[in-house]
Amino acid sequence: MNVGFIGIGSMGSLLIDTFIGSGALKPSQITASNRTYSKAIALADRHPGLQAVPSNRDAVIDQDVIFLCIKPMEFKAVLDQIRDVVLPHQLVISITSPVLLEQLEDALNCKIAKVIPSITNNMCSGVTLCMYGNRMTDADIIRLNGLLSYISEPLPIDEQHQRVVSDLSSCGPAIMAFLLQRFIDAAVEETGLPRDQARVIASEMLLGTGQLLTAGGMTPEELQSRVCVPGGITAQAIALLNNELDCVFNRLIRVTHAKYEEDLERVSVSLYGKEVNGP
Ligand SMILES: NC(=O)C1=CN([C@@H]2O[C@H](COP(=O)(O)OP(=O)(O)OC[C@H]3O[C@@H](n4cnc5c(N)ncnc54)[C@H](OP(=O)(O)O)[C@@H]3O)[C@@H](O)[C@H]2O)C=CC1
Ligand SMILES: O=C(O)[C@@H]1CCC=N1
Repeated sequence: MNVGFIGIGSMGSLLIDTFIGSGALKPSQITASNRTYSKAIALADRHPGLQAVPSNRDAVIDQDVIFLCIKPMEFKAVLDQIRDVVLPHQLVISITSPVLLEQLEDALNCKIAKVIPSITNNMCSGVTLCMYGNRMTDADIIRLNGLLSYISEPLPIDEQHQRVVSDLSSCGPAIMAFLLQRFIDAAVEETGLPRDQARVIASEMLLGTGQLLTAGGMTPEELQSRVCVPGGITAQAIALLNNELDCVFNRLIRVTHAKYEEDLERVSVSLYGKEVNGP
């Protein structure tokens, strides 16, 4: 399988590093282009055998699968550039939620999928959220899932739910890291505990908690009840959080969805000159 990447920023380069590191792909199977070409050259230096190409069209030609790792407002320009070199047997994969499967199928005469990754995939952990376009066959889906399985648990989802599941899977690591950072800051400020020590302890705690909630088979409710000794200390902390957080996560989901709706509208206007309905 030959795989092209258009865009090697945070997520494009993470996917390439992890596909290579996990043994899913050899560098010689990968061709990459990027707006700032020098970054593609630097990536090729890091992975001898990987081919850096100066144009997005060159990242499409002769590839079986092409990942578009660019931001929503960059799609119009890239789709216009690659439209006439894409062939029907090729699979183009977007990693961006506000560009719809239907819009991609409209723009390109090939197979289309959307795969929303997560920074956790860098550790060959977490899920990749998969949406398959109408032109994909069962064999295409099996092949794509096979590739993604090296770095994640591929999870088919309905495009209608892509925002909220992306919040959990892809925004979630930043949200959890933010909460952990605030927990660490408070421990340091309130007690003078050395920051490095607090960071190691808190990070190991988060890893173990994740393992209990996955391999350990515990639900979040069960985990809390095992830790909150009746009449004990943790219960005091949970009661405080319960009062103070109130509807904060509901508000968080409303905020991400409002931004998503705004992006959908901007993408639609950039592609068609007008807004069309979401999934
Ligand atoms: N970061 C994350 O955790 C996740 C991100 N995503 C999605 O992935 C997408 C990309 O995010 P991320 O990697 O973080 O963003 P970055 O800004 O880090 O990367 C975007 C890359 O696209 C390149 N680019 C822009 N325009 C073009 C063009 N016309 N041709 C070729 N390359 C171009 C940029 O090049 P240049 O070097 O010139 O800037 C840059 O390297 C976003 O839509 C995001 O929503 C999805 C899941 C998780
Ligand atoms: O912040 C963003 O827009 C992207 C979407 C998912 C994770 N990062």
